[in-house]
Amino acid sequence: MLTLHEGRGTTAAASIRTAVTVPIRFPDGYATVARVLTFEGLADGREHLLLAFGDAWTEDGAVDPGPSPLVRLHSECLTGDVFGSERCDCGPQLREAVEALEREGGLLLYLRQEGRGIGLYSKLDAYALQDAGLDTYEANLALGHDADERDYTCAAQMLAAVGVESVRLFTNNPDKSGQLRDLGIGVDAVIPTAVHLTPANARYLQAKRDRTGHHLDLPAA
Ligand SMILES: Nc1nc2c(ncn2[C@@H]2O[C@H](COP(=O)(O)OP(=O)(O)OP(=O)(O)O)[C@@H](O)[C@H]2O)c(=O)[nH]1
Ligand SMILES: [Zn+2]
Repeated sequence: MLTLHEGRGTTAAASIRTAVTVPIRFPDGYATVARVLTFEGLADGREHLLLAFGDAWTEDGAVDPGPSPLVRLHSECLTGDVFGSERCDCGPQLREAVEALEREGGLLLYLRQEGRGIGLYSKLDAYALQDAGLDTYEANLALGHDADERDYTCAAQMLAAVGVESVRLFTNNPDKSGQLRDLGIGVDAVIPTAVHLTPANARYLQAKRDRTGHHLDLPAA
């Protein structure tokens, strides 16, 4: 069993609380089915979810993703994931990730870290500051938050709970792979998501590329 590194968070193991099968259909008609797990003992006590797709789970419902599965750590974004907001790229990334995970057999960790960990209301306060000219990170700081308050200790606990010790990570965000490695989860490959550019999220994506080193191949401004 993986021993989580000291430092960022708990070394305590989390355990699976429930596992249920959920058929899924996106607004564009893409349909699939997921095995959805909840946990006991997560470091922050929040209701994070693990969804297994494709051959990452078996007929009898066991989640058995095999060595180095494709994994997406997706931070909750109500505006993007649910309402299709074009101010960010979360909604299309979620849709893209589910299709890739279904194809390859992999795990989506849906992390209750709305607003890069600052919460929904504060994210919308940050949007208002961005409308006044601040970038997505400056706005967090102006509100008295860190630029990014996310800690992925719970993600490492969830992966360990299903026996995963190393992953291929579907992300453009170098902090995600860095934190997982610090927590003792191997990252064998980083697979970038597509660039989901809209007129409303161009500044946001540029800020992620320029300030936090996101792997985003954007057209010249
Ligand atoms: N505070 C704040 N949070 C934002 C803003 N735009 C998006 N978010 C949040 O940022 C997070 C985006 O998470 P992810 O989809 O994992 O994006 P990411 O951290 O860029 O990493 P990858 O998508 O894996 O490349 C969600 O929690 C969103 O709610 C913003 O302008 N301000
Ligand atoms: Zn978003």
